[in-house]
Amino acid sequence: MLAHLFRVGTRCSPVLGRPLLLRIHTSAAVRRSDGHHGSYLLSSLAQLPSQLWRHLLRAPQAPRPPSRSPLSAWHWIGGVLLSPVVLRKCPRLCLVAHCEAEEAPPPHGRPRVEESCFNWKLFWQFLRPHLLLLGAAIVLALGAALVNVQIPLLLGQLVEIVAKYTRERVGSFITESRNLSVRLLLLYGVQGLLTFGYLVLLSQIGERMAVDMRRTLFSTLLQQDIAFFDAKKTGQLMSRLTTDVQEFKSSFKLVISQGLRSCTQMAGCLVSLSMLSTRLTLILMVATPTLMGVGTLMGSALRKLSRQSQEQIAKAAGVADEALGNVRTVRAFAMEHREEERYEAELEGSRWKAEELGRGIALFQGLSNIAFNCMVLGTLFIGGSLVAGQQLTGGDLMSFLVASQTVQRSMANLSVLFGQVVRGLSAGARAFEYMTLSPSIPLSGGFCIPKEDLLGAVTFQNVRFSYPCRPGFEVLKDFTLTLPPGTVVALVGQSGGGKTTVASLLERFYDPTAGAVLLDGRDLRTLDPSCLRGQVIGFISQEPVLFGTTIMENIRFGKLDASDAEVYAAAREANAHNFITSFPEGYDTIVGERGATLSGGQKQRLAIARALIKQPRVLIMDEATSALDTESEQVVQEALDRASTGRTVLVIAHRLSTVRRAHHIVVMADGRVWESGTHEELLKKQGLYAELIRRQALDSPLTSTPPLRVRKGHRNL
Ligand SMILES: Nc1ncnc2c1ncn2[C@@H]1O[C@H](COP(=O)(O)OP(=O)(O)OP(=O)(O)O)[C@@H](O)[C@H]1O
Repeated sequence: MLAHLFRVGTRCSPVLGRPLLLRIHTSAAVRRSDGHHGSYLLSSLAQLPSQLWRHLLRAPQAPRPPSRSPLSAWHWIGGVLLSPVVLRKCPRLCLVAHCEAEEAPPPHGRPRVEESCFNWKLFWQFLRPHLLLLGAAIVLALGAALVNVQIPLLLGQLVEIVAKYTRERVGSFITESRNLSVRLLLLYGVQGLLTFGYLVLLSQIGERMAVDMRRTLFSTLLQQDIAFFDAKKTGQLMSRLTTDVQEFKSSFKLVISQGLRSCTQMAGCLVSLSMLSTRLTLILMVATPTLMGVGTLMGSALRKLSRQSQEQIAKAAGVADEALGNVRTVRAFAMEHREEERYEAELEGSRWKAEELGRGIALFQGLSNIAFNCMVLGTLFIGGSLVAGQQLTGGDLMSFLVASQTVQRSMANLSVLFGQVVRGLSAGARAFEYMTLSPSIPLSGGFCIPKEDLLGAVTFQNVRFSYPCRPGFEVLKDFTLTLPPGTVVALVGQSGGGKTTVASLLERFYDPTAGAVLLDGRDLRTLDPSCLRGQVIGFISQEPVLFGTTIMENIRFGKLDASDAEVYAAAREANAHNFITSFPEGYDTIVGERGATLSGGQKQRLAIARALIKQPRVLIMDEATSALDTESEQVVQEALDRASTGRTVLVIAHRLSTVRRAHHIVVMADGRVWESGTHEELLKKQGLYAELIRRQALDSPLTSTPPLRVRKGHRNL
């Protein structure tokens, strides 16, 4: 089989201390209809030194290469010998060698991805439990490859018998060929069994490792600080969990199975070939690289087309994703037709590119077939003349043909494999990257105040805070506030003033940059965060997020071991029991994705029940009713009022009407407490609060008012 491959480009890391955007030439086989691949592994390896030099040249102190000779047989041989060593010692170097520098900006909108190093230590940890299985798989794979080497030789002997019988017509062909045929059949059987065995074992190892990796990565991700999630996109994280682990697993399995088999077969068959005919082997060694060179050029063009085609498909998918994900907005603006047109335009673009790629692949395969057939013909022609000159027997020629095909097939596999190794290392590096991160705020550990001793007094003491992703921007500046146990304290102020940030600090989603947050006089940093969030604090947000499961399970999310009776009690307290029991399925009603089948007020009441079921001592309500209409607001407010009784409550509110009855109203401005008091006291002061009230037609949200003017000077509670 001849080379019919083209390499697919991906991007990789900074190299030699300067950020080069590299394109990894991974290999993807354009398969022939008979399932065989062409190869240009050797071509890639032959380019290894020249590509290395090209990159070294770009580094400031890099010496010049002595010369840049065209591809030679020595390059190929050197490449084959060197590549495993280079790959093992420094995968990144391989990326350099195998990549093409690309300092041009990335394709539109795609950010440059910083790739991390492959973590061999972690890989070893995942592999170690499966070493026994791996050893067995390797032995079976080597066995299958060795059997494969034997087959061409026996086939050659069989052909010899056929030729002899045709020539001399003496003796019985059946008797003479029986033993050989039986041996061949046995070898086929053994080879099939060994292949089955090592593939099953590798599949088990790969799948188990993938499960372990996903479990570890998911668990590590869940433990990360909230600041980590502020900086990362969910899609990126999901892709590490799914695509990267998948890619790594596939590469791993392929490298072991095909790598071992191909290397053994190639080495074995090359020895057989040179024993059969040194002259023919030398001709083969010259012809194959030449054809591979041509294949490389064509593959490069096809690779570019393939990348463009993939980008176009991604663009079309992006349009569909956006339209379907925002279907309500699309419907609300009657933009269905426009979205259809956009999608169609992108689809048309991707069809055009894909067809162009299809034509290219067809041409490539057509030419590969011609080249392959010419090689067979050439071997027969030259081999035939050797047979005529009695330098070779017919059987040897047959053996040579079969063995040379095996060599070519092995080269093709190795070529695919080389690209797969680079891709696998890259994917593995991405999958492993986050596994070594440790959060600055652990999920658990520290003191847990016993429930009976818990008063629920909260103090913010001279707190300063900047979000980790915006270190230069101070959201809270010397913020001091006390929430006495059992009181309702409302936090109001203009949008973006830092109210939600205060709640996040109380939940210990972040730690203050300076100052401290205290619960019953204890610094939150000394308390067990899981105890704090799981038992002490209840949080009700503006947009409750429900899970797409039953109402019962959603409420129980607040306390996993809650009995049914506790769930019903929490639902009653949250004014939710009646609407739940009015559904035919009652508490077993599935609420749909993120609670899509419920109204805003119903979702909010379930969220309240979920927060109340753990009987929290401290309750945070972050604009819990601001997204509701007046009717729903009343029902929810009733529930909130009931839930507030006997608890320390921090209410964050846009609508001032909802906080009038709070024990304290705290007005925030400029990252500090500006003024505080009861509704009446603050009105009397004629300060910011009074101005807010004036500016707000009591039921309209603060966001619709112009920004408040803040006078000089401030006062903390
Ligand atoms: N995760 C975050 N990372 C970086 N900055 C943030 C983050 N969350 C909020 N901010 C910034 O912190 C400031 C305070 O935001 P915060 O949400 O606390 O205000 P708020 O008073 O609750 O606003 P609103 O009333 O509109 O909800 C804003 O300038 C906001 O842009």
